[in-house]
Amino acid sequence: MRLIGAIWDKLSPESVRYPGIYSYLCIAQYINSLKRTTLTNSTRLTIVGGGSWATALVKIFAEGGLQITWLLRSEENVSYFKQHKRNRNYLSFLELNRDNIYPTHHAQEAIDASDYILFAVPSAYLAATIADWKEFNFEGKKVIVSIKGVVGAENLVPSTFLQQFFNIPTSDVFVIGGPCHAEEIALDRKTYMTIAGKDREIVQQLTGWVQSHHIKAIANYDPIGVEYAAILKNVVGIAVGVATGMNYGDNFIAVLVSNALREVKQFLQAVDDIPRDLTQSAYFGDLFVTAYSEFSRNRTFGKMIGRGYPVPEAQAHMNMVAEGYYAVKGIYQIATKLDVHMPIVAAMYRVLYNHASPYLEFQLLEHSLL
Ligand SMILES: NC(=O)C1=CN([C@@H]2O[C@H](COP(=O)(O)OP(=O)(O)OC[C@H]3O[C@@H](n4cnc5c(N)ncnc54)[C@H](OP(=O)(O)O)[C@@H]3O)[C@@H](O)[C@H]2O)C=CC1
Ligand SMILES: O=C(CO)COP(=O)(O)O
Repeated sequence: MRLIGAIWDKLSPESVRYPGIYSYLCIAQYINSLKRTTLTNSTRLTIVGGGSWATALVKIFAEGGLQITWLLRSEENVSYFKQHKRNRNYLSFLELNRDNIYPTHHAQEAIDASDYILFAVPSAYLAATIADWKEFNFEGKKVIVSIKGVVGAENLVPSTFLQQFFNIPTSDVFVIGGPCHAEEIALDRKTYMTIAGKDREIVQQLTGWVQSHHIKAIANYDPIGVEYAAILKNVVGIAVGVATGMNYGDNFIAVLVSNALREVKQFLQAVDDIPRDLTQSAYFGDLFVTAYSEFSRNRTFGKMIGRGYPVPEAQAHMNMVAEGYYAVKGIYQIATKLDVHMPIVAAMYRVLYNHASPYLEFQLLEHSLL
């Protein structure tokens, strides 16, 4: 079965010329996927968030066979989903399977429904979303976080913020990372996700839940590194967007990105100096997708800034969140405190928060990039 899995990974349906072999592989791969994980009807997961990423995660975990309770913000969104099997506002072309997805807008009900609670709301709204949840019983629950921003005046990574808020052990918190655009997941495009945590057994279990013909999940035991890398890459995405908006070409952008990789490396060493392979897709892979993809919100936002839009106008034009805008302030403050030299982050901070001219900031960067 392992061999079949390996062959399957190398194939796409279009590439298979022999229908007989293809059908055999389909059946074998199906059996294989059943063997990977023992899911029972009682395997329940609550997903908190109604944006594009939460919608993609609902798809992934529902396809994995879990019973999903989906916490949406309003009764209207719940009724719309019940009627149309779609999220009214995000990825609305995607039809989801109603059989194992239960939508609700009642937070207490959603939290009581599962032992695994996955958060996928923008970092700026996380504290407000859970403000009234102090009394909810999180004892024994596993919290999974897929939020690429920092939270609050203390600039906490979302996993630390939630762990402290619910007073649960660090080993019960897990992070989903990797280069994963929700739009591509909705289109069933091949995607590698990373699930990181300190409890290796649960990490393995979670990765088993999301394997499918188009999703591969990688286990990782460096949740803080994965989380910070995911936050930093949004700032880099904005910088690439700004440069693109100002008509810098591919040659310069390659220099910008390679210098950004150095900044990420130095930052991660300063916050948590453990051995990690940054070439894994959860670290630099995530950075590349945001730096180069047309789907990237952060890059799109940056491009508008480079074209001369004032920050509030660029924000108003985005109908989705660009986390890097909020993250750059927190990352800049942490870097200053830890004395990490991050010229690209500092330039983006000045452009987005101090009205600095992108043109002048990039003139200065041109002198410092290597
Ligand atoms: N999109 C992607 O491909 C990926 C995103 N992520 C991360 O997932 C997180 C969520 O992003 P994403 O789903 O893309 O965001 P979207 O921009 O798609 O959706 C924004 C969400 O925020 C909600 N919202 C808006 N205003 C408020 C408010 N005042 N209070 C509470 N909630 C509000 C919206 O609810 P409503 O519609 O009801 O207003 C909506 O659910 C981010 O941290 C992002 O970095 C991670 C990996 C991939
Ligand atoms: O985190 C993301 C992809 O991994 C989404 O952010 P961008 O849309 O800016 O790329």
